[in-house]
Amino acid sequence: MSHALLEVEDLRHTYRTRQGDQTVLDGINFEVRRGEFASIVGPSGCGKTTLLRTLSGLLRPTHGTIALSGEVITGVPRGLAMVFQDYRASLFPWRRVGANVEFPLLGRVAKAERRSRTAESLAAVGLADAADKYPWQLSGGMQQRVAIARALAMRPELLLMDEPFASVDAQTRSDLEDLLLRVREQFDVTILFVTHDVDESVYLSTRVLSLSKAPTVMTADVPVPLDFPRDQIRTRKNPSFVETRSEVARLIREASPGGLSTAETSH
Ligand SMILES: Nc1ncnc2c1ncn2[C@@H]1O[C@H](COP(=O)(O)OP(=O)(O)OP(=O)(O)O)[C@@H](O)[C@H]1O
Repeated sequence: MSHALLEVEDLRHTYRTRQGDQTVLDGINFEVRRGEFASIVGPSGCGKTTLLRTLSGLLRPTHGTIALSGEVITGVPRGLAMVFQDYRASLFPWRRVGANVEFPLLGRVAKAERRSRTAESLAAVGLADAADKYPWQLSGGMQQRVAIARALAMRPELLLMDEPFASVDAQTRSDLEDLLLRVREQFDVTILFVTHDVDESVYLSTRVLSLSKAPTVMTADVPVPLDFPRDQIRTRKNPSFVETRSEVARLIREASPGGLSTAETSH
C-alpha cells in the first residue's frame, strides 16, 4: 500500500499550565503527498508552531498519530528537517558557515560525503563562497539561506518551515521565496510551510491548508491552480492567483477572533 509522505490523524494538544489547561489543537487531520508544497495559514496564536513542533517530534501531542512514510513517529524522525523564523537563534555564531551546515551530519555521514553535501547545499543557495565566514558576517537573508542549506544537506524527504521569511525585508523575502522554489526542484523535497502571509502561501504552494482559531481544527484545504515555475510579477497578476488569494484571505478573516483583520478595522 502506498502511503502519503506525512499522515496526521486526529492530532490534539492541550498545554497544561498553572493557570489551567489550554486546548490548542482539537483534532487535526491531513496528509501531505510526495512532491507537494503545502502551506498552513491561520489566525495568530491558533497553534501553527505547536503543530510543527509535534510534527518534528519536539513536542509529544496529547492525542493522535503522525506517520512519516507510513511509520508512526515517536521522537525526532530522520528524513525531516526544519527551518525556523529566527535564523539568529538557529545558527551557531562560533562556527563558520560550512561547519554550521555540516553540523547535523556529524556522526551520521562519512566525512567526504559531509564535505560534498555541504558544498552542494551552499552552492544551491548561492553561498559557495561563504563557507569560511561566520554567520554574523552575513546579512539576515544570507543567514536564512545558510539555515536552508543546512536543512538541505540533511537530504530530508520533508522540510518543515516555520515562518522562515517573516524577519527579512520585502525584496529579500521575494528572493528567498524564489530560491526556495528552485531548491525544492533541485533537491526533490516536499515542503510544509507555515506563514502569516496569504500572498506568500498562494505564491509558493500547491495547496493551502487553513486553520481555525484555537481550539484549532482545519477549516479548508485549498488547491492552488498555478503552474511552476512561478514569477513574482506574472504569477501574482494571474486571475487564478487573485481568486485563490481572496479565498484564503476570506478563510483567515472568518477564522479570526472578531471576524475582521486588524488591517480592515483600522480604517
Ligand atoms: N509551552 C507552552 N505552554 C503553554 N502554552 C503554550 C506553550 N506554547 C504555546 N502555548 C500557547 O498555545 C497557543 C498557540 O501557540 P502557537 O505558538 O502554537 O501559535 P501560532 O499559531 O504559531 O502563533 P503565532 O501566529 O502568533 O506565531 C498560544 O495561546 C500560546 O500561548
